[in-house]
Amino acid sequence: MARAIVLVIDSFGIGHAPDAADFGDISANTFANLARYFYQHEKREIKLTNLAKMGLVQAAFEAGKCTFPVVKQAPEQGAFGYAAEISTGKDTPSGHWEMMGVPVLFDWDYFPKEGNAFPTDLIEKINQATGYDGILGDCHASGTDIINKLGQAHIKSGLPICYTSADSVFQVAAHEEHFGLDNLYKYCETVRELLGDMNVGRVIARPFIGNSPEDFTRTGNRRDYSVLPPAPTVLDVFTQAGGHVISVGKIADIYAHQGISEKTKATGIDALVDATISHINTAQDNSLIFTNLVNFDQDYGHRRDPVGYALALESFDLRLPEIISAMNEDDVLFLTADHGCDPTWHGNDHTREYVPVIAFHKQVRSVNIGERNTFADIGQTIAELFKLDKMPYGTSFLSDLDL
Ligand SMILES: O=P(O)(O)O[C@H]1O[C@H](CO)[C@@H](O)[C@H]1O
Ligand SMILES: [Mn+2]
Ligand SMILES: [Mn+2]
Repeated sequence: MARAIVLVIDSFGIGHAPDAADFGDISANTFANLARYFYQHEKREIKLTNLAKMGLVQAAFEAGKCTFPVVKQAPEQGAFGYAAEISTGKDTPSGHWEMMGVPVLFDWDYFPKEGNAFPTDLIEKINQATGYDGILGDCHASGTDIINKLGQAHIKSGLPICYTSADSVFQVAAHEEHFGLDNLYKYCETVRELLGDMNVGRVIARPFIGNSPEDFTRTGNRRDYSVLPPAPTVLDVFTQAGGHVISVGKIADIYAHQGISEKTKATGIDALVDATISHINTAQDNSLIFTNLVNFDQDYGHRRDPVGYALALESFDLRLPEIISAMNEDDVLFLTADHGCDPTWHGNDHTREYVPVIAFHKQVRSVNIGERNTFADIGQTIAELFKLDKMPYGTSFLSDLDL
């Protein structure tokens, strides 16, 4: 029985989605715009030979209805296409849950952009339960900007920095040593409970270290407290049928630990790829190895760093042959993303985009699977691959894979 490997290049959008106007994201295109910026500033085309051989560049040209500077390489092997999202939001849980068969069709609760972000009565309850006198922040912010701005006041006052974004999130930044990591996790767990009926997707612990804005650094000890997906995902169906799901990186957190058999955390793209390869080397048959490469989003997309994003893509591309050579003959590799985060876009939030849908195994030919109406096509394909019951959303493209 085959194994599947799913790699999520977090935030790697490839062209504005059909409903991008509803999000103010017309013309956002993470891949095309970072490639153009890279060409202008670095005076060379971005080189993604292995991804291009799988059809990723061709899929991006079609999704974005444009070409852009990238070293030419025709598709050689792999199914390639692009998918739109039917979930209401362009956040990480929505994108991930939808790709595993459960789109988010309800509206999340979001915190306002003007004035204080968090309701006074909520903060009072949090203060009472945690024993702190108040919070710092209480606004929309970039996570790195706000620790630079308030990090020293936080160290002095001992009060946590609470902030949000265009996503449905309550984020808490605190110093790993002064505030303490366990204390931060406990604080976030309390906030999660006190949010009660509010439909807030995630409470996120954002620990950092350092002494001044010059050296404040966020650590790999981020932790996400997600609400449960609204219905069983293909991960739940698969594990209940005896399958083994291995989470690499923040996958387990994103699915609120539902349908996960085993988890490995790692910090940085190379370490996440290393952990993925080591699981490919050892995972039993009937396993799904599921990796989220958060750094593309967290370190480059939100930080609006197109050159950093491009260089990280190039170095990830160079690791694909290692991943492929670790795969067995009947293993299937899926490459996709959960939303866009165009590093050339205004602000610092995600962008509503098509995501790439690539499926590869050692005998597959090059096949264009075109535009997909929902990320759930991936989950439906996985359901069919593992002979599970059909999921309520998505169309399988397994028959295009010559398996
Ligand atoms: O600016 P940072 O803290 O990285 O926050 C980003 O990370 C959050 C969760 O992915 C998003 O909602 C976005 O605001
Ligand atoms: Mn994401
Ligand atoms: Mn993000």
